Amino acid sequence: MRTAVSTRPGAGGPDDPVLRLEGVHKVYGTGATRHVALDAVTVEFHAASLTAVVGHSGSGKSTLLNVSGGLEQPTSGTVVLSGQELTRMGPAELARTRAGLVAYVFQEYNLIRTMTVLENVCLPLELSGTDRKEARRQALQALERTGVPKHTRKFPDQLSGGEQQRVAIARAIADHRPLVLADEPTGALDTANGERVISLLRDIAAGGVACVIATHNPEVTEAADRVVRLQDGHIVEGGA
Ligand SMILES: Nc1ncnc2c1ncn2[C@@H]1O[C@H](COP(=O)(O)OP(=O)(O)OP(=O)(O)O)[C@@H](O)[C@H]1O
Repeated sequence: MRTAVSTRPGAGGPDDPVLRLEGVHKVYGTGATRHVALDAVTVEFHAASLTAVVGHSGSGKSTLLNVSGGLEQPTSGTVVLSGQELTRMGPAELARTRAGLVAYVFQEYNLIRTMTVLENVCLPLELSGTDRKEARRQALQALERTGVPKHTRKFPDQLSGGEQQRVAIARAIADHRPLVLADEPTGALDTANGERVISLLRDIAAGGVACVIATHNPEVTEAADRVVRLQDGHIVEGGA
């Protein structure tokens, strides 16, 4: 059984955003350690678009991604994903919704070292209730799409960094979630592998996914349909 969450892009129609943040604040710490990481952030992300989130180190890029995907709740403001308000949800509902709608790609790949490539890509599918045979079919299709179909029986440590990132992207796209959040996905890669990953993320966005990438890489920014720039937790370019 799949989780009972909608995978529609928006709430009502095709023009609705996949994700909308409205008046979002995120404050860490209290007193002398209080830090405002996001300050009145209002922004939308649409299906079939690749957005680069840029800004200096500490400007709030990762916090924006974490709040967008429900990994963290904001201090105030609303986050609506595929018509569902994440900011109203308790931890269990949030985890369920996240599992159905959001895929993550990280700089350090985050593959499970003791599982084969195929098992890694099958894992989220099986966790969300897809039966084993169907999970395998979808995982193989995703590995084919990301150009690493020959490595299914290998373990992550037996692959190059570029190959591991492409496995991580296969895992992210295998069950067709409408939102892909990537935090510095080219950060650990050389130029050629970085370019492959960018081109793959472009393809994924062109296929209908809202793809949001936090990055310091100017090549990602160049390839993006849109740039959102953060400065000290404020959006200074490309908001809403
Ligand atoms: N869990 C936390 N507790 C306290 N402060 C935090 C926490 N997470 C982030 N911050 C602070 O919030 C600010 C924004 O952090 P964030 O990681 O979002 O920045 P970033 O733009 O992604 O930076 P980088 O480009 O270096 O990854 C920083 O000043 C950071 O120190």
